[in-house]
Amino acid sequence: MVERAFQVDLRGVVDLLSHHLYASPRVYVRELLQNAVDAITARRSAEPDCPARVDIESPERTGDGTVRVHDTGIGLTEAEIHELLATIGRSSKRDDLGFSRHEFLGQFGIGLLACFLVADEVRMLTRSAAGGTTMEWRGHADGRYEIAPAPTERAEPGSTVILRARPGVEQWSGATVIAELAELFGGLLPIEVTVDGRPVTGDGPPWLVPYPTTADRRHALADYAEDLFGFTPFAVLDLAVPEAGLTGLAFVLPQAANPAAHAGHRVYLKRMLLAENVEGLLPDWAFFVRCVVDVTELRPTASREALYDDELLDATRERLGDRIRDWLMELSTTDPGRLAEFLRVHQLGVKALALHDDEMLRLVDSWLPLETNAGALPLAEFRRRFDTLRYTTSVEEFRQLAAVAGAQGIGVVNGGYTYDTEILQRLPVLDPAIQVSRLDPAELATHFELVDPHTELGLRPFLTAAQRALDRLDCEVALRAFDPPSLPALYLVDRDNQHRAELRATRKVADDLWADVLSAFDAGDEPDRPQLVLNHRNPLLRRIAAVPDPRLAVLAVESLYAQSLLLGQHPLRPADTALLNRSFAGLLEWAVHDPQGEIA
Ligand SMILES: Nc1ncnc2c1ncn2[C@@H]1O[C@H](COP(=O)(O)OP(=O)(O)OP(=O)(O)O)[C@@H](O)[C@H]1O
Repeated sequence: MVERAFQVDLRGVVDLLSHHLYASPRVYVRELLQNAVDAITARRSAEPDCPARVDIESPERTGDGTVRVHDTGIGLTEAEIHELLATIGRSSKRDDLGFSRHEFLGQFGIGLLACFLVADEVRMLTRSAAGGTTMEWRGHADGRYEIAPAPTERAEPGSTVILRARPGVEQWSGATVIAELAELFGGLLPIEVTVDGRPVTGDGPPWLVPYPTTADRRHALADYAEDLFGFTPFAVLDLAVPEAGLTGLAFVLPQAANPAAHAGHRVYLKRMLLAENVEGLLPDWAFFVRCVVDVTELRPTASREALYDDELLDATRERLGDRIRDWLMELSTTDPGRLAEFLRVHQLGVKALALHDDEMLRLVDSWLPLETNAGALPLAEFRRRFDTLRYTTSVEEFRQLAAVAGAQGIGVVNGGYTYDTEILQRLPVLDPAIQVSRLDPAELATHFELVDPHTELGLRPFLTAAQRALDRLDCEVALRAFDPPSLPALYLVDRDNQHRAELRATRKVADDLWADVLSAFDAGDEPDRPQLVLNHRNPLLRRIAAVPDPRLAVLAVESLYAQSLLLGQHPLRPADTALLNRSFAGLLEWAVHDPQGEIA
C-alpha cells in the first residue's frame, strides 16, 4: 500500500478559523502578542537577563501600510521555521508527550494562522538565539511559503512579523485600534509592550500592586471597578484559589442585578486577557458579583475566548462561591448594618442561595425582613412574637387575609414572593421545633365571635333569606362578630373542600368514564360548603340586615358575596359571574329608582 500524507487546504482552514473559531479578526493582535511573549519566555529560560520587549508598529509608524511586531525572543533557525511555522498544528510549546508546557501561553500550533484573517501574506524575519543567520519566511494564505536568508542581518536574536491588512479589513490595522487591542489583551503582561513607542503595559494586576495604606488600596480598586465595569462597588473582595493559580477581585454590585442576565467575568490567563465576559466562573446564585481574575492552571478553549469546563473549573467555582458566602457571614457579625443594606439590594440572590445552603438560610432567618401582617420582620423576630409561623402562598391571599388574621392575633407571613414559601418550608432544617404551616382560611373562622343568641334570633328572617339566595351558589351563610369592623363579609374556603369542589366541578363537565375516575379521588363524605361570613361588627352589614325590603336585603347580600369573591381572587364560576352582573345592575337600578316605584 502506498503511504501518502494528508494535504491541507490552508484557505479552508483559515475559513474555518474565521467563521467558526474566532469571534472577530481582532484576535490576530492577541496571537502575535502571545507568540512574542512566549518567544521571550523561551529565551529567558536559557538567558535570564535577555532583553524582554515587544514593540508593535502600526502603519502610521511604518509608513508602508504594514503592521510590524518586533520581539527580543528566542527566534527560529531555518530548520525550526520549516517545522514550526510551516506545519499547522505543530507547536514548540508542548512537551515530548504532547502536553502543553506550563510556562507558555500558546499550545495549539494554530495561532499564527489568525494573521490570515486580516492579511494574504505574512512575513517573519527571525534570528535564532542559538546562532545562525537571519532568515526571512513568507507565508501565503493559499498555503505556499518561501524561505530565504534575510536581506539584512538582525543585530540581536528575535523576530519581526510583518503583515499588511487586505482591502476591506484595514480597520483592524489602524493605529488606535492596534493600541486599544494591545492594551486590552496585553495590558497586564509582565513584559513591556509598546505600540508606536507608547507603552501599553503598566504595573501588572492592580490587586497585586502594593499600596501605602488599605484606604489607598480601597480607593484605587474602586476606581479600577469604575473603569472596568462602570460602577463603584458595594464591596471589593480579594480572591485566591491556589490550585487554579487564581488571584483577583470580586466586586459586589451596588445595584440589584437581573439574575437571568448572566454578566460575565473578566478573565486573564497567565496575564493575557482571555475574555471580558467569561461565564461559569462563579455559581449561578452569585449574580450580584463581577470578578476580574488571572489564572494559570485553568485551560482555555481553542478559541481562547472561554474557559474549558472541567473538574478544576468546577472546584474553582465552588471555592469562589465559598469565599463570597464567607464574606456575607462575616458581615453579619462585624457589620450588621451593612449586611442589611446588602440584603435590601440583593435579596433575590441571597434567597436563592438559602434554598440549598443552611448557613445562608440562617442569615436570611435572622436578618432579611419579609412582609408579615405585623410589619416587615426577619423570620426569627416574627417567631419571637408568634408561636406558629403561618404563611400564605400568594400575595393576593395575603392581602385578603392579613388584616383579618392580625385582628384575631394570628401572625401571617406573605409567602407569595419569589423563593419565600420555599424558604419558610425549609426553616425546620435550622431547628425542628420551628412550626411552619400554611394559613388555612377556614381556621380563621374558628377565632370569630358568635353573635349573642338574642340578636341572632332577631336577624333570623334576614339570614334565612340570605341563605336561600346563596344556596343556589352552594355557599353557607354565617353571622359572626370579628375585626376589623371595616370588613362587611369574608368568603372562606376550607382548603380540602376547595380541592373537592374543583373535582366536582370537573366531574360535571367530564364524560362518564372520566367522571368515575375522578370520583375515586373524592372521599364522598359531604364536605363543609364554602362560607360567606357576615361581620356583625360592620355598620353597613347591620344596616343591610335591618333593611325592611327583603328583596333589597338579598340583593345586598349577593353583592357582598360577589365582592368577597373578587377581593379574595377566588375563581368565578359562570353562576358567580351571572350573579355579579345581576346584583350590580339590581343595586344600580335601586339606587336611581323612583322612590314611589318598585324594584323590577
Ligand atoms: N515570534 C515568534 N518567535 C519565535 N517563534 C515563534 C514566533 N511565533 C511563532 N513561533 C513558533 O511557531 C510555532 C507555531 O506558532 P502558533 O502561533 O501557530 O502556535 P502556538 O503559539 O504554538 O500555539 P497557539 O495556537 O495556542 O497560539 C510556535 O509554537 C513557535 O515555536
